[in-house]
Amino acid sequence: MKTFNIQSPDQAILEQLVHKVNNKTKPKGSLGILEDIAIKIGVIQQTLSPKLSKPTIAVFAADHGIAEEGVVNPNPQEVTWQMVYNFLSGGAGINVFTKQHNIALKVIDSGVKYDFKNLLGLIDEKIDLGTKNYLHQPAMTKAQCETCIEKGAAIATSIYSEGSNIIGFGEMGIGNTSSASLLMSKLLGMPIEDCVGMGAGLNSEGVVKKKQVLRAVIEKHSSVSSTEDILQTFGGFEIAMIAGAMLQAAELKMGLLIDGFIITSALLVASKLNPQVIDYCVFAHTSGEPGHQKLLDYFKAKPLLNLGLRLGEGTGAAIAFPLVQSAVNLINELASFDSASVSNKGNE
Ligand SMILES: O=C(O)c1ccc[n+]([C@@H]2O[C@H](COP(=O)([O-])O)[C@@H](O)[C@H]2O)c1
Ligand SMILES: Cc1cc2nc[nH]c2cc1C
Repeated sequence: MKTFNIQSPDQAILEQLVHKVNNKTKPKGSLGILEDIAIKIGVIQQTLSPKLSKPTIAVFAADHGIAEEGVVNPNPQEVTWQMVYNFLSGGAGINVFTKQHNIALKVIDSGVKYDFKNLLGLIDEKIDLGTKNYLHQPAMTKAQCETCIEKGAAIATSIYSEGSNIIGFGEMGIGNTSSASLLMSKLLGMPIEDCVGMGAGLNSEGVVKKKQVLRAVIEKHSSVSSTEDILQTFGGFEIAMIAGAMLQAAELKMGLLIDGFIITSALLVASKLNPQVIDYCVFAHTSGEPGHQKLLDYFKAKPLLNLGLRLGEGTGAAIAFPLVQSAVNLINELASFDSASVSNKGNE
């Protein structure tokens, strides 16, 4: 599998960044998490005056063999391709928020079960017409999994080469909360039942059935143990591509905006392959999907927002982006005691 050379940012600049933020004309710490984000982006970019350029959200779409069971997902598989059309015609949730905040949007077909026939605006990286059903066999072959990582990396490189230094990740795939739950359970050693939730709208009876099916999946593949094999067995094409894109974006020293449950499961995979990726992440929000809080706890993450969102598509990342911009603006534009005619006695 492709390996990545992610460097942990040099922490030598941290002290100066903290001093710069503490010396602003405000009580120390009074801008809360925004201060942490300003410092984090400064460390990532190795500058006291960070800038966000060409913010971009990449939405990866794919289908999942498990959806054919008709048990784990409350919506039919066709919604995946229908939503891809919706993304391209500008009508989906992610379109509303990227438009509002002036964020570029890329839509990638990682493996949707539909022939889009060279649809204008769609980035065609289709691996196959959906994964296999992991109730019966691994979701993908080793070669497919490796190709996903490479294609994801190439997408991140192309976004970077268009001048972006901040990338958000989104996904669309009916059934993909099941993949996310399985990846989380296997990679964190947690019982599958603790990782499963309502997804895109199962009722409580449906959640019980989803847990039973996913328990059977875990038992069928009980001997699978390496991160690569876990991704190949339980992953989705979009999740694997996102993991590759995250690793490449971190290698390129971009800031990574982390969305909800499925995106964080892709980050879990990426971080097991290369833990340094975490140094480049800003967590956008806490999803309403219960497993997300546990994943965030594992990363010791304090996301910017908790709005009960559970849409996916990168919507949480898009909504949080202006706050990241505010963090960057505060470090650049807020007056400091050095320049203002105010005493800084209280801040010493
Ligand atoms: O981002 C989240 O936290 C999130 C939580 C629940 C559902 N989703 C979205 O809903 C779809 C998956 O739900 P499901 O029930 O079909 O597994 C997929 O397209 C995701 O974008 C997204
Ligand atoms: C309509 C719909 C839109 C979505 N966007 C992301 N996941 C989704 C799932 C459904 C069902």
